[in-house]
Amino acid sequence: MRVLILGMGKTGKLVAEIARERGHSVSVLDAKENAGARALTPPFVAGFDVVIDFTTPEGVIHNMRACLATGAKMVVGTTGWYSHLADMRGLAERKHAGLLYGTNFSVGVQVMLQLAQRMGEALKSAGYTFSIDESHHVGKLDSPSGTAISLAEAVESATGGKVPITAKREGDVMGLHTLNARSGADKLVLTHEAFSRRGFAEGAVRAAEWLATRTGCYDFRDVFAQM
Ligand SMILES: NC(=O)c1ccc[n+]([C@@H]2O[C@H](COP(=O)([O-])OP(=O)(O)OC[C@H]3O[C@@H](n4cnc5c(N)ncnc54)[C@H](O)[C@@H]3O)[C@@H](O)[C@H]2O)c1
Ligand SMILES: O=C(O)C1=N[C@H](C(=O)O)CCC1
Repeated sequence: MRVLILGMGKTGKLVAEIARERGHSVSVLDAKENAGARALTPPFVAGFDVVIDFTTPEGVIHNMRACLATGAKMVVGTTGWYSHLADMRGLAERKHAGLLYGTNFSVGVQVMLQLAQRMGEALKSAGYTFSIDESHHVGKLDSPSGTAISLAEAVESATGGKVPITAKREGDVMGLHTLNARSGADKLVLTHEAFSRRGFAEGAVRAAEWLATRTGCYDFRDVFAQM
């Protein structure tokens, strides 16, 4: 595949490395070549089978508008833009484009989301209260993390109650998420800790391979089992 990667930061660099390892032809753009999505002209975007975005909550909106308007296939790993989801979904559908977004592309977190929903279902009538703690590096722009929001949604879909999230920013933490369920008698804790960004990057490249033959709008958590 011809892959265009937007964002050469901590995660985008690793996505480029893994896409090359998996035999893809890779081009990259960072902020200095693509401010306001200025590089993403229709003829340029048409030269790629799939675009992968790991940029910023603001930059990704310009990038999605430019790419999806051309009918391109786009994997979005960037978080913090979900108030625009309905608009972006509508654009992808009108243009017969492909949009696959995910708050966390690691297999471990995908399984944690399933377990979170199961915890909600199993404990909802037993008097447990739920809470989420997340910690990330100090450079992270969005808070709470996209993963924490997905975890809260998974529990809330089962219990119908709101799940509070506490977010911390410290050092170079690559992603630490804990779901707590507490009753008067005991506590059940589910934790995921990322030791490297490789799990995110591999998931994003596999997502791009999956999307390359499809159109439509997909959340990674609904389709990752097919990859
Ligand atoms: N879904 C996941 O699994 C997952 C995993 C890791 C990170 N993320 C998300 O990915 C995003 C990036 O994270 P990071 O840690 O790599 O950030 P980072 O700050 O290290 O990198 C972001 C890069 O994007 C570049 N950029 C900004 N605007 C751009 C534009 N218009 N075009 C091209 N490049 C542009 C910046 O110059 C920077 O190099 C964040 O939103 C983060 O939450 C998601
Ligand atoms: O480093 C980040 O930024 C991460 N962001 C995602 C999120 O917001 O959940 C996934 C984990 C790493």
